Amino acid sequence: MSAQLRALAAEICYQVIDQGKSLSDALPKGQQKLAFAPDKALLQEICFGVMRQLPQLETVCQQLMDKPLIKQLRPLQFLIYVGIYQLKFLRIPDHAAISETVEAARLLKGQNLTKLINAVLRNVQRKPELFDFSQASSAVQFNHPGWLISELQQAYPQQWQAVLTANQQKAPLWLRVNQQQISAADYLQALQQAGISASQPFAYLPVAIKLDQACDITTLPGYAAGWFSVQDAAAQHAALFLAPEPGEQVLDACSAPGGKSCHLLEQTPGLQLTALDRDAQRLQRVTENLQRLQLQARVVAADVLDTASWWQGELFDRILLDVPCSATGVIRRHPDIRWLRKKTDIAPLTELQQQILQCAWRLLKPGGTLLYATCSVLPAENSAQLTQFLAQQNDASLLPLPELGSSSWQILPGEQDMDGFFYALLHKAA
Ligand SMILES: C[S@@+](CC[C@H](N)C(=O)[O-])C[C@H]1O[C@@H](n2cnc3c(N)ncnc32)[C@H](O)[C@@H]1O
Repeated sequence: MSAQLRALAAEICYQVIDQGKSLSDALPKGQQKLAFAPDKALLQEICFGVMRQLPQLETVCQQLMDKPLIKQLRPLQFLIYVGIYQLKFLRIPDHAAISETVEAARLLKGQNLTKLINAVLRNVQRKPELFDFSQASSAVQFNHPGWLISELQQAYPQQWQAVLTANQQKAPLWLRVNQQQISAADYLQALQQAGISASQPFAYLPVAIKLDQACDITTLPGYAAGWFSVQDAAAQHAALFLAPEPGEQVLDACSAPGGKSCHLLEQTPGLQLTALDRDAQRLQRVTENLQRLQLQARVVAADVLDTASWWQGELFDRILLDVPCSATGVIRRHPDIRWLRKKTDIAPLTELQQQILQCAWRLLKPGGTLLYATCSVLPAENSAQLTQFLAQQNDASLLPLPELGSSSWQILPGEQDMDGFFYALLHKAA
């Protein structure tokens, strides 16, 4: 079983790094092959860990192997990373980590490589100096791609190291209490009674609860009854900032999987919400979330830019634009993003974001407000988008963000234990 777990971890890491699959897709498929919850958790821990330490694992291997394994042997190269990761970062006895990894090589048709793998792992065990990266490039020291480090250095000369360090941390589990079902105070009490310690760190986000320890959310009180959702505190600011009134027509133009749509409906019953997304499969999650939380919205599968296909001609009072982005603010939750995202992705993304912003603006009532949001830390997707938009749109102006007062907010990962996010609230002249 343990050898199978290591073989699965190697295959998943190979699929992500060499084949460009997302860990959110590949990992659950691997976990389904394991029967027990602790094994599923260990598989996640190993895959997340390899993503977080990849350049250092590669550097160690370069010192111990003549050349990396290639072509059909690539999964076995990842198996070696899996083995090294366990030896260095997990509390698994060395002999078990080594023997199970060597055994996993057989499962991956690497019978001929068991000696090599054994030798590499024993060297790692014997030579702690292999993990001295003080003379290595910053890509290796910080375990991020060089292009992203350069972008962060330019954008945040004082904070780039803190951002990279925060990206290596495990993210806390934040819940959003469904105030239509239960009050946050009662839910905190229910958690306490279940022996789960949690807190409410933000006075102005009364439904945001942070758990002291991660856990299987399906075991928390009221999961099936829709008492709560999992949502980072940064994302929970969207409903606070957009602040719609009951009866208003609201568009969530990029809504899937529905976290912010559901929050808006929980916060303001009687909202006329259109939850749109161009990805019909992801949109299914919006429908499921609405059902579980007992909320209602008009759910539409369409490209927001193709207004002829979905817009009924009525202007919206408020619009939420949680646009597709690089997701560079949520690397601590999705450690594979740093490897999947390429520098060349950014320009097409910013072009799409600007198009969505321009298009949605035409659907907004005069006097209405639009909240622009990303989970990116790159200025090109955030402040620079607004500068470009405001320069062209003379009926647009920035509004102070409720509770904060500033005209936009770049949250950096780890700040008050939140994900990296960006918000700006735009007003359309009446
Ligand atoms: C950041 S995610 C939205 C997350 C969502 N707001 C939530 O809180 O759960 C961005 C979404 O934009 C959608 N999207 C991208 N381009 C789009 C377009 N042209 N029209 C509509 N949706 C689009 C993607 O399918 C993706 O689901």
